[in-house]
Amino acid sequence: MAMNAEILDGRLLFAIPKKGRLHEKCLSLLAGADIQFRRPNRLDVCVSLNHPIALVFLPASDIPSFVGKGNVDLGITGHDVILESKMQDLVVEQLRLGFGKCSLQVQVPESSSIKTAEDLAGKRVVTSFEVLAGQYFNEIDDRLNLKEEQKTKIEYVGGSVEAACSLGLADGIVDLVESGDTMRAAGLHAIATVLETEAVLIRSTIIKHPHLTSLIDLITRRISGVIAAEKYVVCQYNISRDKLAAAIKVTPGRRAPTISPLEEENWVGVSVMVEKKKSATIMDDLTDIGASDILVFNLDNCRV
Ligand SMILES: Nc1ncnc2c1ncn2[C@@H]1O[C@H](COP(=O)(O)OP(=O)(O)OP(=O)(O)O)[C@@H](O)[C@H]1O
Ligand SMILES: O=P(O)(O)OC[C@H]1O[C@H](OP(=O)(O)OP(=O)(O)O)[C@H](O)[C@@H]1O
Repeated sequence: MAMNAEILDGRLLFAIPKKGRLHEKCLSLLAGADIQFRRPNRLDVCVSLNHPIALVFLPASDIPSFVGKGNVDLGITGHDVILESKMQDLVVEQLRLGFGKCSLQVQVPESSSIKTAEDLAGKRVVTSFEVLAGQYFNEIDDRLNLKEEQKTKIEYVGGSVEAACSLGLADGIVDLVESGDTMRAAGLHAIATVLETEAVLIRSTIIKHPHLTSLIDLITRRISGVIAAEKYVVCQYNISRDKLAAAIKVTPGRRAPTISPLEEENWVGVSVMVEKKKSATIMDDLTDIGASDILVFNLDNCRV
């Protein structure tokens, strides 16, 4: 069924990467924020069932310009993509999302005599990030006083950047690195970092529909709650009062721990938020201090 343009009237348009590394995580954020939708026949525009929102599924690389020009109101994409499309002055980064984390790095063959970005300056660099790589090497070329014909030659490719050196097309590349598996498999190693990036929630600086501002704030708060719920767990334990000060040092909480007296004299129950990635170490430390009945709970959602 085709979508009528009128169905979108008055709705907040929210751009989501239609495929690639950020897609799945964005869908789970929408679910966590209770933005319900049905996407029939892989349509790229669909309306939310429970909010005045329409979701627009776009390539991650197009989202900054759609948001920057005010064609959509809100979007999720990579910080790197915003800079690469030169849209940083036309979008507001509302929230860092904590996924899609990787680095844009200068890489050369492990066997190469090139050891620094300065060594690579003036040679051939292949990348999908021609703007960011261009700015990075321009600055080095200028610093080294390279003449026009000596300057670094940046060439764009759309993908499989890591193959460029072994094909003899480049002396180095600029590409994203997360685990480093792609880089190592291609016999490359990193010699410099251009940028650290992660997924971000962005909104347009062009407010076409002022009535949507409060909805943008609501979505931002909900998504921020989903992210915090993934980052934190609740830790609950019992401890005798004489050991409480030591235990609180280990679990100070975001603001302060909740401490409740137990029926047993001199004992208290403590409830506190801790970072999920630190929870095992914190449980070890609490056991050493003398805490008992240490429980850890996942959070479904939160507002903190
Ligand atoms: N290995 C990775 N780890 C974490 N985040 C990544 C990784 N690769 C890319 N990203 C992030 O996801 C964004 C989109 O990259 P992705 O490769 O999914 O692009 P895409 O638009 O789907 O293009 P295509 O699938 O056509 O290559 C990147 O700009 C970056 O912010
Ligand atoms: O350090 P790693 O964990 O190996 O990740 C890095 C790789 O991930 C991205 O590509 P992706 O796999 O998304 O495919 P693409 O080359 O089609 O963009 C990026 O372009 C690297 O090739």
